[in-house]
Amino acid sequence: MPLVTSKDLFEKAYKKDYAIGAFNVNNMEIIQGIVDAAKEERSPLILQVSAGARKYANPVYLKKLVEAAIEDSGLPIVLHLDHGESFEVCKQCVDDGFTSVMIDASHHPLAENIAITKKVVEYAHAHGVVVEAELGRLAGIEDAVNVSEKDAAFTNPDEALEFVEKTGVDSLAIAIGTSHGAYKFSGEPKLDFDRLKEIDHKLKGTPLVLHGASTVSAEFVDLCNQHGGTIPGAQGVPEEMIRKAASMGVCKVNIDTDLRLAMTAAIRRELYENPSNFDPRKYLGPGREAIKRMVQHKLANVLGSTNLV
Ligand SMILES: O=C(CO)COP(=O)(O)O
Ligand SMILES: O=C[C@H](O)COP(=O)(O)O
Ligand SMILES: [Zn+2]
Ligand SMILES: [Zn+2]
Repeated sequence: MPLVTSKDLFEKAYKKDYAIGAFNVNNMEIIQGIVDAAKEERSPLILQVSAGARKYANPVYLKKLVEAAIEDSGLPIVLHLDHGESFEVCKQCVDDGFTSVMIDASHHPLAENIAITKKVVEYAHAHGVVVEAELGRLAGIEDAVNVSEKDAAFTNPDEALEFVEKTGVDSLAIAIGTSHGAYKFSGEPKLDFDRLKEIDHKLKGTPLVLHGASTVSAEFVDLCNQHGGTIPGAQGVPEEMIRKAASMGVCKVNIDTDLRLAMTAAIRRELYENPSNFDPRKYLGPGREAIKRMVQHKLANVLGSTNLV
């Protein structure tokens, strides 16, 4: 089984109201933990690489590791560029054999976002690669104090339709109240589902993408804090909200923070409880195992993308 694009995966996910998990990968243990979980659940996967990941682990290594994961698992796996910041970075990844790229020009004015995205779509499609783009601003949205501020940051449904029609993009990342990292809400978690419904209605079948969709489960935060960590007041998107989004046109759910927390919690506990150990396998192994358990739960009980392969 070679690397696949997300086209067919999203089509089925859209119709059946489940979502494909898109997990950020940075090293071998993270990839193995995710893929072992997907193997048991028979789930297709999107493994995504950020600019930070490319810098940390030479992308040549990451691509080979993902190819090894496909060989080992036989699963359909998409290799995706997360938050590509320019046409050049997206082009590089297309040329490197990625099957999906994200162009994130969401910080530019609409016309410019459209122009940059269109250029990426033209190049990628000519090479059989699919494109995700972003409309709306994610970071710091929870700090918006008034309605007009929120309205300016969240994805506008009419602009979304114009954007998709003019760019020919394959999927669209939207801003409805999520944000990256472990501190998503200072009070009650809240997403703008009315807006999601309107966007989905206008776009009539374009797969939507939810960034900043980690749950930040108390189990991992507490484990970190009990073993020397300081992550006070971390809060994520409740699982039932992700389930709801998956039933409303969201076909791709991005998860990085939950991987970081699961792995760090297990490693912290291991090192804390075994201070004389200096064999990395003895803490990276439990880190990998914690990722596997977390991802398995996510695929089976939150995203619903199991028994598909
Ligand atoms: O959106 C993400 C990667 O693009 C990750 O989101 P989290 O920080 O919620 O895991
Ligand atoms: O979108 C953000 C992802 O969590 C990737 O994070 P990173 O840029 O630190 O690799
Ligand atoms: Zn963005
Ligand atoms: Zn993101």
